[in-house]
Amino acid sequence: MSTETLNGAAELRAFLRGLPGVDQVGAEERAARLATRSVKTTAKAEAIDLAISMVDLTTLEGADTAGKVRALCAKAAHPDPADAAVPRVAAVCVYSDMVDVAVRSLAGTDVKVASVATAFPSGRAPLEAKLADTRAAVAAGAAEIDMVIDRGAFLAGDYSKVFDEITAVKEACGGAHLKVILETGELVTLDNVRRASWLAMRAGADFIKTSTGKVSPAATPPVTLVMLEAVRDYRAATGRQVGVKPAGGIRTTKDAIRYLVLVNETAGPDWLSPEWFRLGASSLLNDLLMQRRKLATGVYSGPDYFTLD
Ligand SMILES: O=C[C@H](O)COP(=O)(O)O
Repeated sequence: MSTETLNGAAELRAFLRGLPGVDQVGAEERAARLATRSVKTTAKAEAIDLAISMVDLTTLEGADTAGKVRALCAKAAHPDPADAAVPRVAAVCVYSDMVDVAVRSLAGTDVKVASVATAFPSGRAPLEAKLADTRAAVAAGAAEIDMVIDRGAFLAGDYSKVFDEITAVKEACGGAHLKVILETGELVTLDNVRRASWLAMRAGADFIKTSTGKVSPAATPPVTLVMLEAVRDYRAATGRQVGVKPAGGIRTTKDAIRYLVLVNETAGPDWLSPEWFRLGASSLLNDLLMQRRKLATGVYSGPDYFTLD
């Protein structure tokens, strides 16, 4: 994918500051209105399967073990062992030292391995350490890299530092896809979310992602709405399509379906596939499986029926 060449820091700053401001009240009102759309029966069954296929099944804990990652991978490849019709998730997302375990566990499946990198979640490390982290994850077989931006530099207005770091990480990714985490819970305003989205896309992001899951608030519908508008407008301006990944705090089927409605009504149906939209979550999958089974059988199988996420 091609990225734009920039005429320098001044042009970038002028461009980002020249973006139209976000109507915060309007964005919140529109997200709330779309959340009331009801999706029932056949459409709901299709939405649940689509949501399952979009999950980046995540474990990002200091206490992660190889055994936990192997169990997560087994679940990613066969979410409901009793029902082969349940789709696989899109990816598992782990720390870089767990990539080789995940790659071996998922061999022969089409579930991707995504690795967080660049001193996740804080992003506080020298660039060389961030690039080494990225290269190690790619060398171990990660197909996707989830990097964090330097929020300190962004909030200080040093947009070119953030831009240069993303382009360097993109280069270190080689053929791996790059998701750029904006950590919107630290960006203070929706104007900043719009600016960070454009900055990441112009620097070569394949996906823009809301959050690490370690900062509150994590993904929210208004923030995701602003990011969906950004990818829509960026494609209209450049012809290049960029994906979106809300992550953190998404736990219920109702939440997941609300995000799918938001995608359809904001960016449009071209984004309604795992290639262009993901849900980053550690514990959403079980609820999707329970609701799927309830819809199919009319019987609610409690959380004990499925293995823990
Ligand atoms: O990228 C995904 C998040 O780290 C997971 O957050 P969660 O545990 O709130 O689902």
